[in-house]
Amino acid sequence: MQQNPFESVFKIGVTTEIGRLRKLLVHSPDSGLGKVVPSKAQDWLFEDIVHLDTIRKDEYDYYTKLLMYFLDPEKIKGKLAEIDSVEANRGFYKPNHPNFHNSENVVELQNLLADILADEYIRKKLTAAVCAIEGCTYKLQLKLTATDPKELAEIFISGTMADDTMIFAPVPNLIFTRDVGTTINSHILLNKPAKKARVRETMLMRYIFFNHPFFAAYQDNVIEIPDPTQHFLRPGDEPEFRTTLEGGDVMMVSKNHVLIGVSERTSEEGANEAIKLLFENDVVEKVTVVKIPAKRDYMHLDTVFTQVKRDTWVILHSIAHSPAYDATEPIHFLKEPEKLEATTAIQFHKNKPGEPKYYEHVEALLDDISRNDLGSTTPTKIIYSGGNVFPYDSREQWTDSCNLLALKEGVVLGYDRNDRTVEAFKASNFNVVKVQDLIQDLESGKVDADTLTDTLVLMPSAELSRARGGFHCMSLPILRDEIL
Ligand SMILES: NC(=O)NCCC[C@H](N)C(=O)O
Repeated sequence: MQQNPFESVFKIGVTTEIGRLRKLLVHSPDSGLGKVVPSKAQDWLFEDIVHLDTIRKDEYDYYTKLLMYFLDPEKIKGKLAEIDSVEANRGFYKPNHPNFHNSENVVELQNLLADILADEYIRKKLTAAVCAIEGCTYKLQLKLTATDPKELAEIFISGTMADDTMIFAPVPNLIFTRDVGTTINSHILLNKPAKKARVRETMLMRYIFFNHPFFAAYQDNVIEIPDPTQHFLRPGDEPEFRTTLEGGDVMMVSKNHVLIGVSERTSEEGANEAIKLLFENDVVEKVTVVKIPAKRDYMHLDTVFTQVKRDTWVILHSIAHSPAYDATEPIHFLKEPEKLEATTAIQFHKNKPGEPKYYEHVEALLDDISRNDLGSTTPTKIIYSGGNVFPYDSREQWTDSCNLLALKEGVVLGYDRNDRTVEAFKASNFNVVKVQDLIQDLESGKVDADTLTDTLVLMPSAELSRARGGFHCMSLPILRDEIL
């Protein structure tokens, strides 16, 4: 039998949100993002159309650079001037270019897709599946099956042929790799999207996880969520009983503990199935469900809070503490409980079925995770979106002030536009640095990824934020160091 060349090097393991990041899946903005039209932007879950050149060169490329300095420095250090020269024409950042970085730590999904499409059997099956979803003609299906795998991978993602003809809609949200699945210890929980716009990307990911040699040793660890029978038997098109779950609602906070958000995208049934599967497969012992108001502003759990350090979190205040209604006011009794926009946290333990634990508020849950799961001995610090000042709190949450990605404990990436949140970070003794400056310092050796501490890195965001997700959403961690 042929030896799998990746088996020895490709390890999966995530036990926290903050351990040093070693390997992740990403997807850099493809031409499909430049095909979003105003009339479809909302259906395709973008708030606006984006300028492709800017989002790539002036925004996402900085993310790629920074990830490389932290996760694969040999590919970038000492070579930055050449990589970014005019002659290089951004080849380092273009998945189909011969000079693409091809990092096995900063892993580009499009290339994994191209790898599996090189197998004729998989190419036929996946092409048939994509064509069935997209309603392509049989002749087009035959043409696609005969297309070069690298080109085909790009077509499946962008919806556009090499001659720029659009054959079906793009999947512009694939840049938000977080949502397609979550690494939980050495398992991967696949998503089950709530929105039609995210169906094709889920299928592409399913094929990758089950067929790419990188994941060969972990195929038995891929968990998929089925629909319950009640769903098929329901009358009409009611979404009731649908199991939906998106990766942005799943957070691996400590070795034995996962958070699942019930939200606009993840249904109670989805959380229910996920909990049962996680317990049955011995993946974790505790799952805490955080129910947040189901609305576009909040979308996923990671849009309302993320972890920064073992003892530090950034959160929207109204989620941390449900809005306090004065019980002497009649309105308190007139509104349905869900309209009060209350947030609840309910913890399920594998060995205590039927005995969930209720938290007074989300901040109490975060404090419990910091102190009891992660062994923090210092008081838990909460940084509030917009410094907890109205209207900056909600304005900045909308542009992902709470959606930060930790490269290591205390070193997080966020958008440069959330001024009041940045001030709140400074007040909590974090250094704040622009990514452009940090990259210069990493290249010159003035700063080192291993020694950097307590830093919020500001990333350019004018175009990216129109797609409605931050760097937590733009990352699917596959391997993190355990925190001591
Ligand atoms: N985890 C996240 O919050 N991901 C952001 C997803 C944004 C995308 N435009 C969506 O609406 O699905």
